[in-house]
Amino acid sequence: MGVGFGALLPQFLDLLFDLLHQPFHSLLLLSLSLLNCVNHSFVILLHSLHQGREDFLALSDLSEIQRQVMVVSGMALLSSYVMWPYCLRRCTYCNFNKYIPGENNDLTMTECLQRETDTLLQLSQVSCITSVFFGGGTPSLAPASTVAAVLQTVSSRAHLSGEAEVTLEVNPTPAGKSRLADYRRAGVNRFSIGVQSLQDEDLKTLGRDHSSRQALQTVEEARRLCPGRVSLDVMFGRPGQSAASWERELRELLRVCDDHVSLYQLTVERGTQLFKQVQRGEVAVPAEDAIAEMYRCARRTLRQHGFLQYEVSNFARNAVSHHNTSYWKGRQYIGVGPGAHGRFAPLGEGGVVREARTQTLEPDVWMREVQQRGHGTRRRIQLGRRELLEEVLVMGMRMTGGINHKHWAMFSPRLGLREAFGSSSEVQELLQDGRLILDDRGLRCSWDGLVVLDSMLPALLVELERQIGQRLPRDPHAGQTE
Ligand SMILES: C[S@@+](CC[C@H](N)C(=O)[O-])C[C@H]1O[C@@H](n2cnc3c(N)ncnc32)[C@H](O)[C@@H]1O
Ligand SMILES: C[S@@+](CC[C@H](N)C(=O)[O-])C[C@H]1O[C@@H](n2cnc3c(N)ncnc32)[C@H](O)[C@@H]1O
Ligand code: SF4
Repeated sequence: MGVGFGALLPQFLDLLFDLLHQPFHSLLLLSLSLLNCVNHSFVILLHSLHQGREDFLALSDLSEIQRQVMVVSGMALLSSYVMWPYCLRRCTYCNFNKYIPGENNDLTMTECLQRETDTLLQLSQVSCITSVFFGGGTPSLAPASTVAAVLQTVSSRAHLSGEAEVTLEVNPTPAGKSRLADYRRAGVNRFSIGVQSLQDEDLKTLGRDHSSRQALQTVEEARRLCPGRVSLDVMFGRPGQSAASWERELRELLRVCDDHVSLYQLTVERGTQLFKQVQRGEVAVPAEDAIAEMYRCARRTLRQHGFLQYEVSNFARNAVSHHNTSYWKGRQYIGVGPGAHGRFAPLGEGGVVREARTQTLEPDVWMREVQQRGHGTRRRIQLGRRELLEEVLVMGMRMTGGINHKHWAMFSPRLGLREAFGSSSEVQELLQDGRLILDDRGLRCSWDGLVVLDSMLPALLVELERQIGQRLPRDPHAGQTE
């Protein structure tokens, strides 16, 4: 395991102290865990208690309690992202890692996804998977048997409970729609549908290979198969879009959507066809203030219809995405497949330092590497204390609930939120003008502040770095790359 009892003792005592202030069920779980530890070493138990601590203290329902029993009985939690890197064509705006397939190599790709899942799960020493996300590229081009095979591998290496969220991204073409039932049978229980726009003209400009009618039919079928667990991706700030047409589109969207919507502001990415079109003046995207108005309009409208915004781009009626939330909360995840990224503390070498891992981008090269050495990890960066805290800050502030004190203390036991941010005059200014809130709950953006989060982050990051330098001892793990 590589984690010394001595190193964990202070955290354990700290945790016990916390537990005394928790409701009855936390204490019950602690008792359960101690009974359970006859099968597990005490060190594993402590390590898991530490790793799962935040979840442990935020129990809310029975399935969560079941999950927590896993944690406290020696099983740490982890999410798993699986990348299917192929698309039938390139959308004009997209700079994700995707490839037009040459020959059919579904079988080899499937074997390699299974093999890398196995390797990374083994390395992560984690035994309970809380979510699996099949993303892309276009994972709805993958055979359902691939999805079943990868889930089978996950289950053979770790505990994948019936409660785990298993999402698959779907391009809403007739082919995608026709496979939904097979994916459902393979174990998928949440669909994320790339609707992008409900305007056919815009879908054409964006290079999409489906109509809005096909998108609506796919949404309907997905809702039939996974009621309450269907999410729609829609982009705004599209070429030629006006605030008035966006408002009409939102009303239509609210008529057809399920309980989760992701609204992404279109980014004109370098190297895309859209970027060239905009540069050549063939296409114009709306002005910044028009886009800001579209975002405000969307937030207002969705709120009026019972959607709670829980992150910059995400809105839900009782259906937050567990997988994406685990990214924003700085939890561990493995990234499997070409270009996937992960964050976890691998087995050995001390076992407690989290790494940022990126897999090889190009599918053929990635497959060769997996066949030769079991994984296609191209880059490993040990996240030192500063890098880890920066990630926790940047990701956590995206959530409307922000970062609470307990959550921050899990990563930064010796430098609290108030010490880290309370003394900077720039941060004070943000607090005073109401864009930022630092109170007994923690640090978060106000309703208006969330719109300008990007402009506030530099001040927060500079202050964090300054306080770490001044108040904490030198970090032996600071940013080592391999
Ligand atoms: C990489 S795509 C994969 C999903 C699927 N292939 C699809 O296109 O529907 C994931 C989501 O990212 C969003 N996205 C992709 N490129 C974007 C861009 N340049 N700006 C904003 N959002 C983007 C889209 O909403 C898309 O649904
Ligand atoms: C945040 S996801 C979209 C989630 C979706 N709106 C939902 O609610 O389920 C946007 C894109 O990021 C990509 N992505 C997510 N996790 C990733 C990871 N660990 N490595 C590489 N790409 C990832 C996915 O392929 C996906 O297309
Ligand atoms: S947006 Fe989706 S379908 Fe379009 S190229 Fe990107 S990954 Fe492929």
